[in-house]
Amino acid sequence: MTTSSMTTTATGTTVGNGSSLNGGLHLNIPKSPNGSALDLRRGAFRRTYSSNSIKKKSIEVTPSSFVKIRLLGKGDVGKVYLVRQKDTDRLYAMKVLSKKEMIKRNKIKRAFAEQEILATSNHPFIVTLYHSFQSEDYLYLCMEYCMGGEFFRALQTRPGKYLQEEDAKFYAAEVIAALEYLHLMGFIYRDLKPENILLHQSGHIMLTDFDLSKQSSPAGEPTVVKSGSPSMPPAIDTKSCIANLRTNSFVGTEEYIAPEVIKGCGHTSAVDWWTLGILMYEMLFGVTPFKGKDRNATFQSILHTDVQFPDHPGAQPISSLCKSVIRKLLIKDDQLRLGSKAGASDVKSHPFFKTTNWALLRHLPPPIIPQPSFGADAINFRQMHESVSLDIEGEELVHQHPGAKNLFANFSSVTLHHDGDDDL
Ligand SMILES: Nc1ncnc2c1ncn2[C@@H]1O[C@H](COP(=O)(O)OP(=O)(O)OP(=O)(O)O)[C@@H](O)[C@H]1O
Repeated sequence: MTTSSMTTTATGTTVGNGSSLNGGLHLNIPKSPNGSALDLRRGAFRRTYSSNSIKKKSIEVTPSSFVKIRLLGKGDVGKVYLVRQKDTDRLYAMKVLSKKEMIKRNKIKRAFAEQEILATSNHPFIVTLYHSFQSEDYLYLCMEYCMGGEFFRALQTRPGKYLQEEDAKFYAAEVIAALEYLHLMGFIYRDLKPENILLHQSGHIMLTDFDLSKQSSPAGEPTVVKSGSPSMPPAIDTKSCIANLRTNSFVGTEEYIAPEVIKGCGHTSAVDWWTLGILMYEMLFGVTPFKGKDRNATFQSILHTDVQFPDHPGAQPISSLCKSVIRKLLIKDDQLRLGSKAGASDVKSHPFFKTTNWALLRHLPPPIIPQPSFGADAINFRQMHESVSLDIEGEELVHQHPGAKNLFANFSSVTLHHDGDDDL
């Protein structure tokens, strides 16, 4: 699909004549703390965020271009490693998917979907893909390394395992911006949960794990809707981009599954607004709202119980606007749910987010700043591990499944150049 001709620099400055994901505002370039305009010559500030700024090139790397540093995480059919590219010394997160496991578990389509979404997305809150390629036995997705790890872990380390309302609002706003972009691109995310939100070194969030996402093809054209309030500019209707996509597959994580998914009567992008409601609740109270003693009890509660807010002594008190937005996101009927009319614009214009500066989200100081670790001192780490470095493929070798070659023939092997990266 074509996105608008808008280009947003990493400073959040909007140039061009399209409508902005940040609300259509054209902004002044923010000043640095000493008052001077931020240095746009530095690559970090020249990076642009529009699909047009990604250039696909034929693949420039192979598995042996990388050295494995450590395991970052494990999924169903693959592992994610922190790796270093030998000739540039840059660190990446490399997802290595076993073809054999994918065939066994019938997950080939999911890997293709994930590659497609990552390769076409270019947004500050969505993990960046740099290379995708394959060997006889594996598919590789080489992504930006999020040094802060899983948001879920960060949440676990907070006193009481929950966040203050203002902090939860900050993360919710970043998630909404990412979902808005995905919906504009014609994707439903379907797997929002704290484990799939990573923290960038800066403390801003990055969505990852797109293997459950679904694309409407072709994506619909976004339309403009009048906002409810005279003080708000017209907004983009992201719902129209996926209006033709209704899917029946039963996916998601138990406590985050929307009622329409349990019922199996087809679901739309409204599932992402439901999961946002669960996520906000979990950020604020450290538990999800419908958890039962077993899966069946959880599903019954999702289908039939209204959301309750803890009122026992010691429970975090939250504002009535916050309760209101969560209640509206957790409306069982997906056609009445907040977000079901005009998508993200509905959610963004709820009074709870009145104080949110959508245009400058990525310049606001995040509530949690990850402590520098491997990512920050890559050179030292590299020297430490040089003697035990292994090519990724060397350690992972298994026999190729018969016929695997054809099944994966269409997996794109590409290197993606993002404007501004050359200077990084
Ligand atoms: N870009 C990244 N930077 C840092 N860590 C990452 C990155 N991507 C993934 N991880 C880590 O690896 C874990 C597994 O990644 P991911 O969920 O994408 O894998 P998966 O195989 O698709 O898992 P699932 O079975 O849940 O679909 C994440 O939860 C996270 O801890």
